[in-house]
Amino acid sequence: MLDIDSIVKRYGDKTAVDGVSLQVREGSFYGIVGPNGAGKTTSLSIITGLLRPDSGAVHVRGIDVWKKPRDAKRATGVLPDRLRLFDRLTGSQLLYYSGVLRGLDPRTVRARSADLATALGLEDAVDRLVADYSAGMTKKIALACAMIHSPRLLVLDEPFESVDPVSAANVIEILERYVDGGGTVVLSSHGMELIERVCDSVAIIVEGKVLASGTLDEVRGKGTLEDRFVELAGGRKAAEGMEWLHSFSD
Ligand SMILES: Nc1ncnc2c1ncn2[C@@H]1O[C@H](COP(=O)(O)OP(=O)(O)OP(=O)(O)O)[C@@H](O)[C@H]1O
Repeated sequence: MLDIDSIVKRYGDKTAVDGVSLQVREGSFYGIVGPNGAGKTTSLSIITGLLRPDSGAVHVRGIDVWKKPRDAKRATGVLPDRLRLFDRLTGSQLLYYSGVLRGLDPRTVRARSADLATALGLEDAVDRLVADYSAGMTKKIALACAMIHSPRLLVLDEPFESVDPVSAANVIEILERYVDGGGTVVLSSHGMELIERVCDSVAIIVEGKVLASGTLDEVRGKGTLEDRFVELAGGRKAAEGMEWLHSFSD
């Protein structure tokens, strides 16, 4: 479904993504984890055709994302990290725009918008401006926009950040049903337990490199995913040298 081959992205002297290769099979629920600044967002932006890599290639269902971006993008739904939405639209206008932009007819868009709003608990919010949404509501409307054209592949950067537990459970259920129906999900998250619960495969990225990838059991071994993550990410730092914090200036 998704074939990422040795992608590299540099920002000046900094190599944000340093030869990342991953294969994601159709029908997989794939989690990408890594410390802050590891290169997850940069990798996901390259996969979805939002950022051009310095080298390497990405294929979605055999289509080269950077040679045939229109065809590849048709198969993909994206929840980007930094949400730049047209937030002077209402939620339903934004859904309508996303749907017709993806070639859906207005009737289908309206029916799907209503389903998505109900599933994500946004029924009372869809007539308000997106600019006035809370962080979690904004995430949910962006997620709805990513799904409205029923793509084969959903690439979601931190989909549960700021989302309340009930809504997160609803989103997980929607995504699990989507995967059961043959869809493929690639998501990044800092929630290790969540990744362990929902994903069948996982990759750990540290400093732009894939340090482990495969099925969840292959990657975590006998311990938890968090144990493996901490081990590969260089362990925890003891909070030494911070005595000033409890010297209380008053
Ligand atoms: N536009 C940019 N210009 C310069 N450096 C950048 C840019 N975007 C990202 N970087 C750098 O590339 C590295 C990887 O960033 P990226 O956002 O991909 O990390 P991440 O794994 O998504 O982190 P987080 O978990 O904190 O969201 C970081 O060192 C970051 O500072």
